[in-house]
Amino acid sequence: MDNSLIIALDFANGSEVRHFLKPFSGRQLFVKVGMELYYREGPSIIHLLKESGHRIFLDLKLHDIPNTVKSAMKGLARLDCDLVNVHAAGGKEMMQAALEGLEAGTDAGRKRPACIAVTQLTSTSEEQMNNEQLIPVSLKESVLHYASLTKEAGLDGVVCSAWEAASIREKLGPAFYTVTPGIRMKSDSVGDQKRVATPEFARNAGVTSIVVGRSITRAADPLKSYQQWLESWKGVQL
Ligand SMILES: O=c1ccn([C@@H]2O[C@H](COP(=O)(O)O)[C@@H](O)[C@H]2O)c(=O)[nH]1
Repeated sequence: MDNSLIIALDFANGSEVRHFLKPFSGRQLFVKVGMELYYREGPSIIHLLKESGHRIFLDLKLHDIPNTVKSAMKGLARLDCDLVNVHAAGGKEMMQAALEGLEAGTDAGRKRPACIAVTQLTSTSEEQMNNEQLIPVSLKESVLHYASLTKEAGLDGVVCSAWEAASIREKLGPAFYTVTPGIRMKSDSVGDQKRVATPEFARNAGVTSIVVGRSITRAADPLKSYQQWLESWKGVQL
């Protein structure tokens, strides 16, 4: 998990994924499968990626009543992904239920997938959070509150922006994962993200892993772009 660069495979279907992955043949990547791809392809896309030896973050952001989340996680555990997630806004009881489901669905002797919780989406600004969610505190306070709740529930870490990662690390310790999307090179377009940061900033903030989607998947040469991203993230010439 530590220092991973996770590629968000936000593609419409499996054949687009296969086309994207062709130049990466022989490399074992850490990839993220989100709603767009999973809702289209279902478990078969996970099997395909696992056959090639890739590590998988299944980013379905579960958010429902505890009983439903528990049962859903029991089913997802059977896919044997490395990382899954929920929304912290679902509450402590729901997060504990997610873990119970994962443990119940993991075969004896195997490690359950790590489970993290989304604090505030990286596409959310403080203004939006105050006015639309009616949360009357700073965005950082809200993220830190959700992160503490997530740790109390026994989960392994959070999804947050790189801007909150150092405070979370300071408060909850370095073993608690901070997985950060919204990462952009200075020249990249920001798109719908609000709380963006460069890979260098994320590294200096002590982030556990970064998630990069469009900057790599929509690049003219995705393999070259991935290598440049790896160098910026690791801070060394590879
Ligand atoms: O707070 C969040 C949680 C998840 N994401 C996901 O990460 C990627 C980011 O893609 P980019 O193209 O690099 O913006 C995407 O799959 C989101 O669903 C997030 O951005 N923020």
